[in-house]
Amino acid sequence: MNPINDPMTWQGRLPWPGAEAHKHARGRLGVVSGGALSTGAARLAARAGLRIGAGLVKLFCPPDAAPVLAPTLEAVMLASFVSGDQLAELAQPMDAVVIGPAAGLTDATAANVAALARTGAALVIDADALTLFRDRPGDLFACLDRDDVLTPHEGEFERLFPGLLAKGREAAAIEAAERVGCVVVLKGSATVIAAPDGRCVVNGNGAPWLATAGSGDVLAGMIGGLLAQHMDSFDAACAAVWMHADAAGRFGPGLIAEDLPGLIPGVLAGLYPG
Ligand SMILES: NC(=O)C1=CN([C@@H]2O[C@H](COP(=O)(O)OP(=O)(O)OC[C@H]3O[C@@H](n4cnc5c(N)ncnc54)[C@H](O)[C@@H]3O)[C@@H](O)[C@H]2O)[C@@H](O)CC1
Ligand SMILES: Nc1ncnc2c1ncn2[C@@H]1O[C@H](COP(=O)(O)OP(=O)(O)O)[C@@H](O)[C@H]1O
Repeated sequence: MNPINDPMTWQGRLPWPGAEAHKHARGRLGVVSGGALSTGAARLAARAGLRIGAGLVKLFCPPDAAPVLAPTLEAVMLASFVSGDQLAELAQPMDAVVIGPAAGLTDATAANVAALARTGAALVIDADALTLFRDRPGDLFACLDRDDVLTPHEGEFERLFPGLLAKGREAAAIEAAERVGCVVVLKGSATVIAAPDGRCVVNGNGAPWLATAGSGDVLAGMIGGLLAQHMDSFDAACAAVWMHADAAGRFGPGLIAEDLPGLIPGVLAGLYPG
């Protein structure tokens, strides 16, 4: 049995802006959007990344999505790309990038993952960017570094690691993290967070109100926002999972994913030592 995800273990390493902070120094997060009909998931992730403290958040989208996204954005910035190489160029200054939410199960998404892996950014790989590798998981694993984070729900986990869940969720997440060499967040009512060095915790404050479309996209943005602020990837995953559940618990019945980013300031206030 692994320990419960206890805020005491990561609270002291949460990133807070110092007096000399500026937006670039606080951390820059990129989020890759899907096409014109699939922009909402990336917007949820981007907003969550900004709320959790990334100083600057930029959405990267295919050209057809730009006229859809532009009128919906205020603080979140926007740039369009036509190829993996161009995405990598745009992502070069980013500290972290989220890819997967409604990205599309396409060769272009696979090329975008590979291109992002060539940048120095820490990656959060979620949703479609996991599922699309179901027949060739090795191609995804070859792209990963120790500071990256995979965020599968059980369905996505089974697609990448067929049969492994039979060992139990905790053992499966630990073995997956060892195999791929990065942090694995196996989502569910008791989310398991595992690192390649064997660290593993089980989240204990899960709230069933999170069983709503898009809540995982918000979590990906929260992890990305903490990675952008250079929090250690395992700590970032543990902190984001706990804060995401705490936010949902504060709201309770009727929660939809759109509500979650606006709840983050209250969660942060409860953790702020100042
Ligand atoms: N606001 C938005 O635009 C949203 C877009 N989304 C995107 O919509 C696309 C399709 O999402 P889907 O939800 O269909 O894809 P999923 O891969 O989540 O679901 C496909 C199938 O996987 C299985 N599955 C799902 N969750 C599971 C779980 N927790 N445990 C076990 N099996 C599970 C189910 O059989 C389900 O039919 C993705 O690109 C996703 O990122 C979603 O993230 C929801 C919100
Ligand atoms: N019954 C539950 N109790 C607690 N948390 C849950 C429950 N169901 C889902 N969640 C959480 O909600 C999120 C759902 O993410 P995901 O399945 O990727 O949805 P989406 O793709 O719609 O964003 C995860 O963080 C998961 O841990």
